[in-house]
Amino acid sequence: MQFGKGHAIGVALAIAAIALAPVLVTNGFYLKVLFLIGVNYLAAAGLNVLVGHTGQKSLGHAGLFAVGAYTAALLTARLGWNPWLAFVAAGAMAGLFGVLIALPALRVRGPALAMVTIGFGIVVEKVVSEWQDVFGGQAGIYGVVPPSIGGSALNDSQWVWFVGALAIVAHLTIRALLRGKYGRAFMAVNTAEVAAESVGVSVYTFKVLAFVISAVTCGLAGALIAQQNQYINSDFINFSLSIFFLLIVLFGGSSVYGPLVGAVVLTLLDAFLARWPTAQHFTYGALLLFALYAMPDGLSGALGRLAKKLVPALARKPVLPAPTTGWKLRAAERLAADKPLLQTRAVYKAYGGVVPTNNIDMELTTGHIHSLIGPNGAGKTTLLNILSGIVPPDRGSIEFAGQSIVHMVPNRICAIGLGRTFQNLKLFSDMSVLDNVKVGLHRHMRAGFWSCLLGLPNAQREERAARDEALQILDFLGLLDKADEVAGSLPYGLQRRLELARALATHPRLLLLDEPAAGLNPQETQDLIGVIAKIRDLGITVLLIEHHMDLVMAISDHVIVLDYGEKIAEGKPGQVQNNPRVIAAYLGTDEPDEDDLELEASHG
Ligand SMILES: Nc1ncnc2c1ncn2[C@@H]1O[C@H](COP(=O)(O)OP(=O)(O)OP(=O)(O)O)[C@@H](O)[C@H]1O
Repeated sequence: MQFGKGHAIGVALAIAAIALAPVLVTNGFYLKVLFLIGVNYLAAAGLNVLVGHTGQKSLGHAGLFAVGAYTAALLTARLGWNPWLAFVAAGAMAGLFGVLIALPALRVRGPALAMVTIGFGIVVEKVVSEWQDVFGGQAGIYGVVPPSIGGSALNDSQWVWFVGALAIVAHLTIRALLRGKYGRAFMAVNTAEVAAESVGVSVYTFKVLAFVISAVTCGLAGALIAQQNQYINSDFINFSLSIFFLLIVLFGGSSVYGPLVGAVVLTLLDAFLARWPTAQHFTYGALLLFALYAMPDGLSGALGRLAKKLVPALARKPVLPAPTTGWKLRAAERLAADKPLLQTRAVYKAYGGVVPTNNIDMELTTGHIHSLIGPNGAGKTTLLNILSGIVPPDRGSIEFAGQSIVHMVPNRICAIGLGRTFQNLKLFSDMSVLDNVKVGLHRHMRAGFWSCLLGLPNAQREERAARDEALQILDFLGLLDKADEVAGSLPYGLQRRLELARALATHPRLLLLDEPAAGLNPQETQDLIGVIAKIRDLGITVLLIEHHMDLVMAISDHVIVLDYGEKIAEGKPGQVQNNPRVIAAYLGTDEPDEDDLELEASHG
């Protein structure tokens, strides 16, 4: 586990506070409030991974809290399980339900996802209140067994220590997870799902994982409540509890400290307002609106900005080390030149009456720069989307590096060496330039979930190696001095180059570039020619879509021309340029003249 100096001091202070609080505070009510802060923190810390980092808003986590609470209750009160074991089983059972709720959530997003999670919460609430034989309804389950030490059940002070220890463990592990490749992948899924897939991050896996993490911590929170009260009934499980958990996360902010700030403030407020339930609901609603409109990065974000203003040293960015060597592909990833790399046969895609890809046969050769040109709407981007797995073709075959990639998901296609950029930029714009490139390296990082969660040395070593390689790639593309900046704040031309850097980080054998010169000024376009040639010299095959004919003619070894979804010509740039069908397609006439072709094409 990696500790910065400031963080280590913070953790030490938190441990001291948790150790001392039950000694200094003896009043039962205050001890209960401390316990609840810990419980709410635990639930919110996991929910923050789902909501704050992966961008999946859930309004049904009271249901997962209930799964944990009732699992612990039934296992101890009815089946006589050891209470410690039942506590662990409660987390595991909630994790299983997390998978269950994640599956429909993979198909929907935004408000529809909120509806799915609300539905889940309501179903659980109904089950525990109506199925009285098992869950006891409003009468509830008595005799839930609390964990014990040396034969006696935990007392109020020990409960605070126990939940405090769990909170520290949750903080350290979730922080370790979010600071590495898992955290970047969650954020990538949050910002641009298609881009995340195209650089090798499985959106499916990371959404399910985020649901499971949030479910486990919410389930453990439920078990703590049931075991501490030694009782649970259906009144605990209601829609307000789901709102309360979500509010802690949104109000606290998505930083790792957000759930702590949110849990402390809102638990205290909850305890203070307990006497006025109507004021409670009104206050939560008002706070939720306030958090959404006035503090998009929550109270922790606002406090962080204030702290940086007051103590300028906190705002100073760390000095990144220089990359150790120049970047080049690993020898194993270089392919022999002039061999077939990608072949399509009769690839066909129709949208109703529009056929943007009409029986395309195409062959790309290793080490070459191929260009795909054609008038607007000819079907170039659709073909690129088919090759990269974003759009499934209706029929036809595609072989890449000896494997069929038809119906393969984009992250798998990326993993076997097909990288891409997008016509409309799809950067992870809130992340740093360096982190954008590191997301591209995701597939090449081998440390597993538990190594990252526990911050084991292999995960840390790999993280340092990834940083070094990302810096090498940025250096290769002249972006090294921007490594620390937020991607979305770069000038447009540099953002295009960053997307290229991120694609290179996936170690592609074939790189698909969709209009890389769009929006660039003449000097930037000229520089891009040099960059693409440098990429080819690394041994990477390129397929380029471009409207700038100067660029296409200057660097292509082979040009394919599409019109209305059909391949109308291919060959060396000079041959294609003089092909009458190509000239006619660009000008929409039968008697074009070549100067007109240049003009039309470069204005495309
Ligand atoms: N998802 C879709 N649904 C319906 N029609 C689509 C869809 N995607 C593409 N098309 C249609 O397919 C045709 C080809 O579009 P595509 O974007 O592939 O062309 P393009 O050659 O890349 O054009 P441009 O040079 O303007 O980017 C267009 O008529 C477009 O409207």
